[in-house]
Amino acid sequence: MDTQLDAELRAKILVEALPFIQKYYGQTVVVKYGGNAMINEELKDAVIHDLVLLNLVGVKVVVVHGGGPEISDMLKKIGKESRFVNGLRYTDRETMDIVQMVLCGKVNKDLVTLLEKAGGRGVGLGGMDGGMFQAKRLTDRTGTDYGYVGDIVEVNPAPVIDMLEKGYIPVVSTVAQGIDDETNYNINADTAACKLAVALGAKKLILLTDVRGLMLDPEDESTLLRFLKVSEVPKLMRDGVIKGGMIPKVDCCVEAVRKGVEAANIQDGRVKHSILIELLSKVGVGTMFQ
Ligand SMILES: Nc1ncnc2c1ncn2[C@@H]1O[C@H](COP(=O)(O)OP(=O)(O)O)[C@@H](O)[C@H]1O
Ligand SMILES: CC(=O)N[C@@H](CCC(=O)OP(=O)(O)O)C(=O)O
Repeated sequence: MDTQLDAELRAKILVEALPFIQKYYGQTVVVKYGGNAMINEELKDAVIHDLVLLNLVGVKVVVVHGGGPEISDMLKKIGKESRFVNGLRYTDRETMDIVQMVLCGKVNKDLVTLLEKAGGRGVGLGGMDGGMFQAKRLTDRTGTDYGYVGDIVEVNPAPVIDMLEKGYIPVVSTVAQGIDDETNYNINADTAACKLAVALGAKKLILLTDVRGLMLDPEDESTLLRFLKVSEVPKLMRDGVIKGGMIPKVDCCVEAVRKGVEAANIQDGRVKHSILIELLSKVGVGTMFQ
């Protein structure tokens, strides 16, 4: 890591940042950290340091993590291919066990360790802890079977609030307690981040991904949409601009804003310190929904 560059960037941000620190001081910011944005170790280090810095200046930071690629790797090791239905992992019982092991056991604890090593105070929570996420089996109008994929019916943010009040950075895995079955359920991390942001009354939701944001043409970065009113989204959906993995992300941002989160961002986790740049500078990155 180029520590000199990092130090200069941090110093510059801190000089410009005062009004932004005041804006977010004591406020909750939920960051969804997706598996694809975790792959590069240097970028991961930058994300971790951004989270610690925000916590130090008094922002209540909550991390909701994914880990889709790690789950797929582990399934491959036991000879199982991953299958996705409408962007969601088809989750049979054996897959559910692997999802829980990888998300709650591996990815969550690795992130907590990194936060601690960077001088922060991280604490890992599974969505089942303290009944944080309660879910029933997901069903949709078409009757599609997703296996043990859950539909969150209730969020209890109390365990997260308790940890925030004690100064910790809560790191949340997206496994939910089942209300209608003996099993836990697998929840898409974007969806879980949105529900938690709403329940916490967060000021901002940031979805870190591996594209620059929402683009009119996904092949052309110059067509990035910087700001979008949620009322403009239905037309973009109808016109087919928003496709594939972007659909659940945009839906999450729209739901979060409609339910009281001041702004939601889809932004590039490949841009070093993109969280700090978005929150604490005039520049901003990605697509902001308001
Ligand atoms: N209008 C669009 N702008 C940007 N990306 C888009 C758009 N429509 C579809 N996409 C696709 O959505 C993908 C992001 O979703 P996904 O791969 O599920 O992200 P993650 O793994 O971070 O959850 C992009 O890689 C891109 O291929
Ligand atoms: C139901 C469902 O699809 N769950 C996801 C949970 C992890 C996730 O969302 O991870 P990313 O954000 O890294 O994609 C999965 O099993 O892959």
